[in-house]
Amino acid sequence: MITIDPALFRADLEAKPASLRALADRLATRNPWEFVGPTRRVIFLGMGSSRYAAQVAARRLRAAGMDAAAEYASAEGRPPSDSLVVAISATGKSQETLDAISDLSDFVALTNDPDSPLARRATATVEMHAGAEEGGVACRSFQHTQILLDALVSHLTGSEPAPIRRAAEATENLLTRRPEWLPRCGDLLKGDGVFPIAPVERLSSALQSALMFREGPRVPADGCETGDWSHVDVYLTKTLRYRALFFPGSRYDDQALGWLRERGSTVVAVGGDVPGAAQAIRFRHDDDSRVRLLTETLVAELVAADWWIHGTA
Ligand SMILES: O=P(O)(O)OC[C@H]1O[C@](O)(CO)[C@@H](O)[C@@H]1O
Repeated sequence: MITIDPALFRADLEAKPASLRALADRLATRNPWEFVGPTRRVIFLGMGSSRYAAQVAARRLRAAGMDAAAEYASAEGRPPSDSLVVAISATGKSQETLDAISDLSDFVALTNDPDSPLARRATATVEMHAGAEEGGVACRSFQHTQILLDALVSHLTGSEPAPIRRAAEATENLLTRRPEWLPRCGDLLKGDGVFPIAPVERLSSALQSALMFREGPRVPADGCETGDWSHVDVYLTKTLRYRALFFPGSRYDDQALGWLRERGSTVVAVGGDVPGAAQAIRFRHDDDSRVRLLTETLVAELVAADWWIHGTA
């Protein structure tokens, strides 16, 4: 049984910059994926935030011409036999992920616990090196999963590695400047639910942000892709005190913002200024979308920690 604790969760968040720098040092000297040879197809398996991170990585592999998918570990069926299967689980204990690999003879585990049941059954293990998350919420491990999957994408496609040190600086900048932005952001997001919105290339930011509000303070929240928003979430703006946590960068930003303005919804923008936002939370290096991807969920995580500790009243 995992215990979750809001003060320890906040301490886990405060440890992000040091944890990122230690990971950057490690990856500078060793490629954790060097054992992976050329492959035609990559299948990621996972649940929750592990799958959110995988979705983005699979998309990047497809954009580079590879066959890749991020599958719910709970899905029926098994990956085609000529696939590199990467089962992702921070704890290495999610039942659905263990079930998904139960009859696979060959798979790689990406996990924060090298002694976990998942790692014990794997052909090879890549460690997240996120340290113990004492608060019981996957936060640093989510960030490290993104980075390690980026390292796999670089290994397979030759793409630029993740800007880890810049993400550490951006994270530190948001943490130290909390008094400037956090109280106002917390006030603005109080309504009938928090709805993070992000471009498909950074969809994990919306989904993980929403998860933080559900898992911590147990506030209704759901993440949405910016273009899709006008087809699925716009409807809620009529009936709810809708609070949008907006991650700019989609070519459909204006379309969504137009509706939000018309319906009088409250918008908090992260990492960029957008027209009509009640607040724009900027951070160091936020002109780089890959730094944003690795950093921007911290806004939701810190608000969620604050509400969880102090309540939302
Ligand atoms: O990566 P894991 O350990 O399999 O966890 C999957 C999901 O389960 C949770 O721990 C909650 O049950 C989430 O925080 C996480 O996203």
